[in-house]
Amino acid sequence: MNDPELHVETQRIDDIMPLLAHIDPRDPLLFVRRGDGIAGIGTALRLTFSGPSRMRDAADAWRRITERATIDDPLRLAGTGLVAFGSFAFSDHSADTSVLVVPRIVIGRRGDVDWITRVDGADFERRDSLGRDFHLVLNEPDFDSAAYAGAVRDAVADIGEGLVSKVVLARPLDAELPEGADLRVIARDLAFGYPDTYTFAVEGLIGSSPETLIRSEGGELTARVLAGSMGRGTDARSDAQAALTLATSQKDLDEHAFALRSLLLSLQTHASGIISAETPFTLKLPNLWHLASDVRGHLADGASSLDLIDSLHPTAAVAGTPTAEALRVIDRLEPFDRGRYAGPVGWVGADGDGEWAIALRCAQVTGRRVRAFAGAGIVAESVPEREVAETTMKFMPVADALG
Ligand SMILES: C=C(O[C@H]1C=CC=C(C(=O)O)[C@@H]1O)C(=O)O
Repeated sequence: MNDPELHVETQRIDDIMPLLAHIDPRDPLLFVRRGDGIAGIGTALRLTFSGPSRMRDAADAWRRITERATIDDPLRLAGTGLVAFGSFAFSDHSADTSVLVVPRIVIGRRGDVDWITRVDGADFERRDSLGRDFHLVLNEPDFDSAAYAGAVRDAVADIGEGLVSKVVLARPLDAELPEGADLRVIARDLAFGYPDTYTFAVEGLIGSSPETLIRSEGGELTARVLAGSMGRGTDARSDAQAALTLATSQKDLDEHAFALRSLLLSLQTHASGIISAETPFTLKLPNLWHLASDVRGHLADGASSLDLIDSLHPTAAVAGTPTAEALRVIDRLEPFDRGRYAGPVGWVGADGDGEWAIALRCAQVTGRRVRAFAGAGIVAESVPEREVAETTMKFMPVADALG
Protein backbone atom coordinates (compact mmCIF):
# COMPACT_ATOMS: atom_id res chain seq x y z
CA MET A 1 0.00 0.00 0.00
CA ASN A 2 1.20 3.53 -0.80
CA ASP A 3 2.00 5.82 2.11
CA PRO A 4 -0.86 8.26 2.71
CA GLU A 5 -0.53 11.98 2.05
CA LEU A 6 -1.59 13.77 5.22
CA HIS A 7 -2.70 17.41 5.24
CA VAL A 8 -2.06 18.92 8.62
CA GLU A 9 -3.00 22.32 10.00
CA THR A 10 -2.18 23.77 13.42
CA GLN A 11 -3.98 26.82 14.80
CA ARG A 12 -3.52 28.70 18.02
CA ILE A 13 -6.66 28.75 20.14
CA ASP A 14 -7.58 30.64 23.30
CA ASP A 15 -7.99 27.93 25.84
CA ILE A 16 -8.18 24.20 25.28
CA MET A 17 -9.49 23.62 28.81
CA PRO A 18 -8.15 20.53 30.56
CA LEU A 19 -6.75 18.23 27.88
CA LEU A 20 -8.34 15.22 29.49
CA ALA A 21 -11.89 16.38 28.90
CA HIS A 22 -11.55 15.99 25.13
CA ILE A 23 -10.16 12.52 24.73
CA ASP A 24 -11.87 9.21 24.00
CA PRO A 25 -13.17 7.57 27.20
CA ARG A 26 -12.51 4.06 25.79
CA ASP A 27 -9.20 4.72 24.01
CA PRO A 28 -7.52 7.80 25.46
CA LEU A 29 -4.41 9.20 23.75
CA LEU A 30 -2.41 11.41 26.06
CA PHE A 31 1.10 12.54 26.95
CA VAL A 32 1.21 15.30 29.59
CA ARG A 33 3.43 16.58 32.36
CA ARG A 34 2.75 19.53 34.67
CA GLY A 35 -0.27 20.51 32.56
CA ASP A 36 1.77 20.74 29.33
CA GLY A 37 1.46 18.16 26.61
CA ILE A 38 -0.75 16.74 23.92
CA ALA A 39 -3.99 14.81 23.70
CA GLY A 40 -5.20 12.99 20.61
CA ILE A 41 -8.69 12.32 19.31
CA GLY A 42 -9.57 9.77 16.63
CA THR A 43 -7.17 7.98 14.31
CA ALA A 44 -5.95 9.40 10.99
CA LEU A 45 -3.22 6.79 10.63
CA ARG A 46 -2.16 3.74 12.65
CA LEU A 47 1.11 1.98 11.87
CA THR A 48 2.03 -1.27 13.59
CA PHE A 49 5.44 -2.85 14.13
CA SER A 50 6.87 -5.93 15.77
CA GLY A 51 10.08 -7.87 16.24
CA PRO A 52 13.66 -6.72 16.77
CA SER A 53 13.47 -3.97 14.11
CA ARG A 54 10.18 -2.46 15.42
CA MET A 55 11.67 0.96 16.28
CA ARG A 56 13.94 1.11 13.22
CA ASP A 57 10.96 0.25 11.00
CA ALA A 58 8.91 2.94 12.73
CA ALA A 59 11.69 5.51 12.14
CA ASP A 60 11.79 4.62 8.42
CA ALA A 61 8.00 4.63 8.05
CA TRP A 62 7.77 7.99 9.82
CA ARG A 63 10.36 9.55 7.49
CA ARG A 64 8.29 8.42 4.49
CA ILE A 65 5.02 9.72 6.00
CA THR A 66 6.47 13.12 6.89
CA GLU A 67 8.08 13.56 3.44
CA ARG A 68 4.65 13.25 1.80
CA ALA A 69 2.72 15.36 4.33
CA THR A 70 1.76 19.00 3.81
CA ILE A 71 2.01 20.84 7.10
CA ASP A 72 0.77 24.31 7.95
CA ASP A 73 2.22 25.05 11.38
CA PRO A 74 2.74 28.73 12.24
CA LEU A 75 3.56 27.92 15.89
CA ARG A 76 6.48 25.50 15.42
CA LEU A 77 6.54 24.40 19.05
CA ALA A 78 7.28 20.93 20.44
CA GLY A 79 4.09 18.98 19.72
CA THR A 80 2.58 21.29 17.07
CA GLY A 81 2.23 20.30 13.40
CA LEU A 82 2.18 16.63 12.46
CA VAL A 83 2.72 14.31 15.44
CA ALA A 84 2.36 10.61 16.13
CA PHE A 85 1.91 9.04 19.54
CA GLY A 86 3.98 5.90 19.94
CA SER A 87 4.28 2.93 22.26
CA PHE A 88 6.74 0.07 21.74
CA ALA A 89 6.96 -3.41 23.18
CA PHE A 90 9.72 -4.08 25.69
CA SER A 91 10.88 -7.32 24.14
CA ASP A 92 11.96 -8.20 20.59
CA HIS A 93 9.68 -11.23 20.72
CA SER A 94 6.67 -9.77 22.53
CA ALA A 95 3.27 -10.81 21.20
CA ASP A 96 2.11 -7.23 21.76
CA THR A 97 2.00 -4.84 18.80
CA SER A 98 4.09 -1.67 18.78
CA VAL A 99 2.32 1.36 17.32
CA LEU A 100 2.57 4.85 15.92
CA VAL A 101 -0.80 6.62 15.90
CA VAL A 102 -1.50 9.92 14.15
CA PRO A 103 -4.72 11.25 15.66
CA ARG A 104 -7.28 13.10 13.52
CA ILE A 105 -7.11 15.95 16.03
CA VAL A 106 -4.41 16.91 18.50
CA ILE A 107 -4.99 19.46 21.21
CA GLY A 108 -1.94 20.75 22.99
CA ARG A 109 -0.66 23.18 25.55
CA ARG A 110 2.83 24.45 26.18
CA GLY A 111 3.18 27.20 28.77
CA ASP A 112 0.60 29.81 27.83
CA VAL A 113 0.17 28.66 24.22
CA ASP A 114 -2.78 26.40 23.38
CA TRP A 115 -3.35 24.90 19.96
CA ILE A 116 -5.36 22.51 17.90
CA THR A 117 -4.02 20.43 15.00
CA ARG A 118 -6.39 18.92 12.46
CA VAL A 119 -5.43 16.18 10.04
CA ASP A 120 -7.29 16.33 6.71
CA GLY A 121 -9.67 18.98 8.09
CA ALA A 122 -11.09 16.72 10.83
CA ASP A 123 -13.92 18.11 12.91
CA PHE A 124 -13.86 18.57 16.62
CA GLU A 125 -16.40 16.76 18.75
CA ARG A 126 -17.35 17.68 22.27
CA ARG A 127 -17.22 14.81 24.73
CA ASP A 128 -19.43 13.84 27.62
CA SER A 129 -18.21 14.85 31.03
CA LEU A 130 -15.96 12.37 32.83
CA GLY A 131 -17.61 9.10 33.89
CA ARG A 132 -17.90 7.66 37.38
CA ASP A 133 -14.98 6.70 39.59
CA PHE A 134 -14.51 2.98 40.05
CA HIS A 135 -12.86 0.90 42.69
CA LEU A 136 -10.99 -2.18 41.57
CA VAL A 137 -9.19 -4.86 43.48
CA LEU A 138 -5.79 -5.80 42.10
CA ASN A 139 -5.14 -9.52 42.39
CA GLU A 140 -1.94 -11.51 42.28
CA PRO A 141 -1.79 -13.96 39.36
CA ASP A 142 -0.05 -17.37 39.64
CA PHE A 143 3.28 -15.55 39.46
CA ASP A 144 2.54 -13.98 42.88
CA SER A 145 4.77 -12.10 45.29
CA ALA A 146 6.16 -15.36 46.73
CA ALA A 147 7.03 -16.58 43.23
CA TYR A 148 8.57 -13.17 42.50
CA ALA A 149 10.71 -13.42 45.65
CA GLY A 150 11.86 -16.83 44.35
CA ALA A 151 12.78 -15.30 41.00
CA VAL A 152 14.76 -12.55 42.77
CA ARG A 153 16.61 -15.26 44.73
CA ASP A 154 17.44 -17.03 41.43
CA ALA A 155 18.61 -13.75 39.91
CA VAL A 156 20.90 -13.08 42.88
CA ALA A 157 22.34 -16.59 42.34
CA ASP A 158 22.90 -15.78 38.64
CA ILE A 159 24.68 -12.59 39.68
CA GLY A 160 26.79 -14.60 42.16
CA GLU A 161 27.86 -16.89 39.33
CA GLY A 162 28.89 -13.87 37.25
CA LEU A 163 26.20 -14.35 34.60
CA VAL A 164 24.97 -10.74 34.97
CA SER A 165 25.81 -7.78 37.20
CA LYS A 166 22.25 -6.46 37.36
CA VAL A 167 18.86 -7.63 36.14
CA VAL A 168 15.47 -5.92 36.42
CA LEU A 169 12.65 -8.30 37.33
CA ALA A 170 8.98 -7.35 37.18
CA ARG A 171 5.69 -8.82 38.35
CA PRO A 172 2.08 -8.20 37.27
CA LEU A 173 -1.19 -7.60 39.15
CA ASP A 174 -4.59 -8.18 37.52
CA ALA A 175 -8.01 -6.57 37.79
CA GLU A 176 -11.26 -6.32 35.87
CA LEU A 177 -12.88 -3.05 34.85
CA PRO A 178 -16.61 -2.48 35.25
CA GLU A 179 -18.66 -2.45 32.04
CA GLY A 180 -18.31 0.84 30.15
CA ALA A 181 -15.57 2.25 32.41
CA ASP A 182 -14.30 5.72 31.43
CA LEU A 183 -10.51 5.36 31.15
CA ARG A 184 -10.08 9.14 31.36
CA VAL A 185 -10.80 8.76 35.07
CA ILE A 186 -7.58 6.72 35.50
CA ALA A 187 -5.57 9.27 33.49
CA ARG A 188 -7.06 12.15 35.50
CA ASP A 189 -6.16 10.57 38.84
CA LEU A 190 -2.62 9.85 37.64
CA ALA A 191 -2.12 13.35 36.23
CA PHE A 192 -3.37 15.01 39.43
CA GLY A 193 -1.60 12.63 41.78
CA TYR A 194 1.74 12.58 39.96
CA PRO A 195 2.00 15.96 38.18
CA ASP A 196 5.80 15.87 37.82
CA THR A 197 5.75 12.59 35.89
CA TYR A 198 4.63 11.90 32.32
CA THR A 199 1.03 10.76 32.36
CA PHE A 200 0.49 8.72 29.22
CA ALA A 201 -2.25 6.74 27.54
CA VAL A 202 -1.63 4.95 24.24
CA GLU A 203 -3.70 1.97 23.06
CA GLY A 204 -4.80 1.05 26.55
CA LEU A 205 -1.40 1.41 28.20
CA ILE A 206 -2.00 4.01 30.91
CA GLY A 207 0.45 5.22 33.51
CA SER A 208 2.59 7.95 35.06
CA SER A 209 6.28 7.57 34.35
CA PRO A 210 9.01 9.51 36.14
CA GLU A 211 11.72 8.41 33.68
CA THR A 212 12.58 10.34 30.49
CA LEU A 213 14.19 7.95 28.03
CA ILE A 214 15.03 10.80 25.65
CA ARG A 215 13.73 14.22 24.73
CA SER A 216 14.97 15.74 21.49
CA GLU A 217 14.23 19.36 20.68
CA GLY A 218 16.06 21.53 18.16
CA GLY A 219 19.27 19.50 18.41
CA GLU A 220 19.32 19.40 22.22
CA LEU A 221 18.93 16.04 23.95
CA THR A 222 17.87 15.41 27.54
CA ALA A 223 17.30 12.23 29.50
CA ARG A 224 16.56 11.40 33.13
CA VAL A 225 17.92 8.09 34.35
CA LEU A 226 16.28 6.55 37.40
CA ALA A 227 17.39 3.47 39.30
CA GLY A 228 17.57 2.94 43.05
CA SER A 229 14.38 3.43 45.08
CA MET A 230 13.23 3.87 48.68
CA GLY A 231 9.73 4.34 50.14
CA ARG A 232 8.84 7.81 51.48
CA GLY A 233 8.93 8.29 55.25
CA THR A 234 5.77 8.77 57.27
CA ASP A 235 6.83 12.16 58.71
CA ALA A 236 9.39 14.84 57.82
CA ARG A 237 12.14 13.26 59.88
CA SER A 238 11.75 9.69 58.66
CA ASP A 239 11.33 11.01 55.09
CA ALA A 240 14.63 12.91 55.22
CA GLN A 241 16.22 9.78 56.71
CA ALA A 242 14.83 7.65 53.85
CA ALA A 243 16.36 10.02 51.28
CA LEU A 244 19.70 9.97 53.09
CA THR A 245 19.68 6.19 53.39
CA LEU A 246 19.03 5.92 49.65
CA ALA A 247 21.71 8.47 48.72
CA THR A 248 24.32 6.55 50.70
CA SER A 249 23.20 2.98 49.93
CA GLN A 250 25.99 1.26 47.99
CA LYS A 251 23.49 -1.29 46.65
CA ASP A 252 21.31 1.48 45.14
CA LEU A 253 24.29 3.51 43.93
CA ASP A 254 25.56 0.41 42.09
CA GLU A 255 22.11 -0.22 40.64
CA HIS A 256 22.00 3.40 39.46
CA ALA A 257 25.53 3.38 38.01
CA PHE A 258 24.64 0.45 35.71
CA ALA A 259 21.59 2.29 34.39
CA LEU A 260 23.44 5.57 33.82
CA ARG A 261 26.40 3.86 32.15
CA SER A 262 24.14 1.96 29.72
CA LEU A 263 22.38 5.17 28.66
CA LEU A 264 25.64 7.13 28.25
CA LEU A 265 27.18 4.36 26.15
CA SER A 266 24.22 4.16 23.76
CA LEU A 267 23.89 7.93 23.55
CA GLN A 268 27.53 8.38 22.54
CA THR A 269 26.85 7.15 19.02
CA HIS A 270 24.40 10.02 18.38
CA ALA A 271 25.46 12.89 20.64
CA SER A 272 28.35 15.18 21.43
CA GLY A 273 29.06 17.25 24.55
CA ILE A 274 27.28 14.79 26.83
CA ILE A 275 27.04 16.05 30.41
CA SER A 276 25.83 14.32 33.56
CA ALA A 277 26.66 14.86 37.23
CA GLU A 278 29.06 12.45 38.89
CA THR A 279 26.66 11.55 41.68
CA PRO A 280 22.91 11.07 41.34
CA PHE A 281 20.42 13.29 43.17
CA THR A 282 17.40 12.09 45.16
CA LEU A 283 14.14 12.65 43.29
CA LYS A 284 11.01 12.94 45.40
CA LEU A 285 7.80 11.36 44.08
CA PRO A 286 4.59 11.11 46.11
CA ASN A 287 5.22 7.41 46.80
CA LEU A 288 9.00 6.97 46.45
CA TRP A 289 12.47 8.44 46.50
CA HIS A 290 14.58 7.59 43.46
CA LEU A 291 18.24 8.04 42.64
CA ALA A 292 18.19 10.19 39.49
CA SER A 293 20.70 11.56 36.98
CA ASP A 294 19.92 14.17 34.36
CA VAL A 295 21.87 13.83 31.12
CA ARG A 296 22.25 16.47 28.40
CA GLY A 297 23.92 16.44 25.01
CA HIS A 298 23.82 17.81 21.47
CA LEU A 299 22.47 15.72 18.64
CA ALA A 300 25.45 15.02 16.39
CA ASP A 301 24.09 12.91 13.55
CA GLY A 302 20.60 14.15 12.69
CA ALA A 303 18.96 11.03 14.17
CA SER A 304 15.23 11.26 14.79
CA SER A 305 13.88 10.59 18.26
CA LEU A 306 12.68 7.21 16.92
CA ASP A 307 16.25 6.37 15.89
CA LEU A 308 17.37 7.43 19.37
CA ILE A 309 14.91 5.21 21.24
CA ASP A 310 15.95 2.35 18.99
CA SER A 311 19.55 2.81 20.17
CA LEU A 312 18.76 3.49 23.82
CA HIS A 313 16.19 0.80 24.55
CA PRO A 314 16.44 -1.21 26.77
CA THR A 315 18.54 0.66 29.32
CA ALA A 316 19.76 -1.07 32.46
CA ALA A 317 16.95 0.71 34.37
CA VAL A 318 14.52 -1.82 32.86
CA ALA A 319 16.72 -4.70 31.59
CA GLY A 320 20.10 -4.99 33.30
CA THR A 321 23.82 -5.35 32.61
CA PRO A 322 25.11 -6.74 30.32
CA THR A 323 21.96 -6.18 28.27
CA ALA A 324 21.81 -9.36 26.17
CA GLU A 325 22.45 -11.67 29.11
CA ALA A 326 20.04 -9.73 31.36
CA LEU A 327 17.31 -10.13 28.71
CA ARG A 328 17.91 -13.88 28.70
CA VAL A 329 17.61 -13.98 32.50
CA ILE A 330 14.34 -11.98 32.28
CA ASP A 331 13.00 -14.45 29.70
CA ARG A 332 13.87 -17.34 31.97
CA LEU A 333 12.64 -15.90 35.29
CA GLU A 334 9.58 -13.82 34.28
CA PRO A 335 6.82 -16.19 33.13
CA PHE A 336 4.79 -13.49 31.33
CA ASP A 337 5.02 -11.09 28.38
CA ARG A 338 5.79 -7.53 29.51
CA GLY A 339 3.94 -6.22 26.46
CA ARG A 340 4.64 -2.51 26.15
CA TYR A 341 5.41 -2.05 29.88
CA ALA A 342 9.04 -0.83 30.23
CA GLY A 343 9.17 0.07 26.51
CA PRO A 344 9.38 3.58 25.06
CA VAL A 345 6.15 5.63 25.10
CA GLY A 346 5.80 9.17 23.80
CA TRP A 347 5.45 11.17 20.63
CA VAL A 348 7.43 12.15 17.52
CA GLY A 349 7.00 15.23 15.36
CA ALA A 350 7.50 15.76 11.63
CA ASP A 351 11.09 16.99 12.13
CA GLY A 352 11.94 13.88 14.18
CA ASP A 353 12.01 15.74 17.50
CA GLY A 354 10.00 14.11 20.25
CA GLU A 355 9.63 13.19 23.86
CA TRP A 356 9.85 9.59 25.05
CA ALA A 357 9.35 8.22 28.54
CA ILE A 358 9.92 4.66 29.68
CA ALA A 359 6.47 3.13 30.23
CA LEU A 360 6.67 2.51 33.99
CA ARG A 361 4.05 2.73 36.78
CA CYS A 362 1.40 1.69 34.30
CA ALA A 363 -1.33 -0.80 33.47
CA GLN A 364 -2.45 -2.32 30.20
CA VAL A 365 -6.21 -2.21 29.65
CA THR A 366 -7.47 -4.74 27.10
CA GLY A 367 -11.25 -4.82 26.93
CA ARG A 368 -12.22 -5.17 30.59
CA ARG A 369 -8.97 -6.83 31.58
CA VAL A 370 -6.36 -4.74 33.41
CA ARG A 371 -2.78 -5.83 34.03
CA ALA A 372 -0.49 -3.56 36.06
CA PHE A 373 3.28 -4.04 36.15
CA ALA A 374 6.10 -3.08 38.51
CA GLY A 375 9.74 -4.12 38.56
CA ALA A 376 12.92 -3.63 40.53
CA GLY A 377 16.62 -3.70 39.75
CA ILE A 378 18.31 -6.74 41.27
CA VAL A 379 22.01 -6.58 42.17
CA ALA A 380 24.28 -8.82 44.25
CA GLU A 381 23.10 -7.37 47.60
CA SER A 382 19.36 -7.54 46.81
CA VAL A 383 17.09 -9.07 49.47
CA PRO A 384 14.00 -10.77 47.89
CA GLU A 385 11.46 -9.52 50.49
CA ARG A 386 12.68 -5.94 50.08
CA GLU A 387 12.32 -6.14 46.31
CA VAL A 388 8.75 -7.42 46.77
CA ALA A 389 8.07 -4.40 49.02
CA GLU A 390 9.67 -2.05 46.46
CA THR A 391 7.46 -3.35 43.65
CA THR A 392 4.41 -2.98 45.92
CA MET A 393 5.32 0.70 46.34
CA LYS A 394 5.75 1.09 42.59
CA PHE A 395 2.22 -0.25 42.05
CA MET A 396 0.86 2.63 44.15
CA PRO A 397 0.16 5.21 41.41
CA VAL A 398 -1.85 2.72 39.36
CA ALA A 399 -3.42 1.03 42.39
CA ASP A 400 -4.63 4.41 43.69
CA ALA A 401 -5.91 5.50 40.27
CA LEU A 402 -7.85 2.24 39.99
CA GLY A 403 -9.27 2.80 43.44
C1 LIG B 1 11.36 -1.14 36.62
C2 LIG B 1 10.81 -0.13 37.28
O1 LIG B 1 11.53 0.93 37.76
C3 LIG B 1 12.86 1.17 37.32
C4 LIG B 1 12.99 2.65 37.33
C5 LIG B 1 13.36 3.33 38.46
C6 LIG B 1 13.85 2.63 39.58
C7 LIG B 1 14.06 1.30 39.52
C8 LIG B 1 14.62 0.57 40.69
O2 LIG B 1 14.97 1.21 41.69
O3 LIG B 1 14.66 -0.66 40.67
C9 LIG B 1 13.84 0.51 38.27
O4 LIG B 1 15.08 0.36 37.64
C10 LIG B 1 9.37 -0.06 37.53
O5 LIG B 1 8.90 0.95 38.07
O6 LIG B 1 8.63 -1.00 37.15
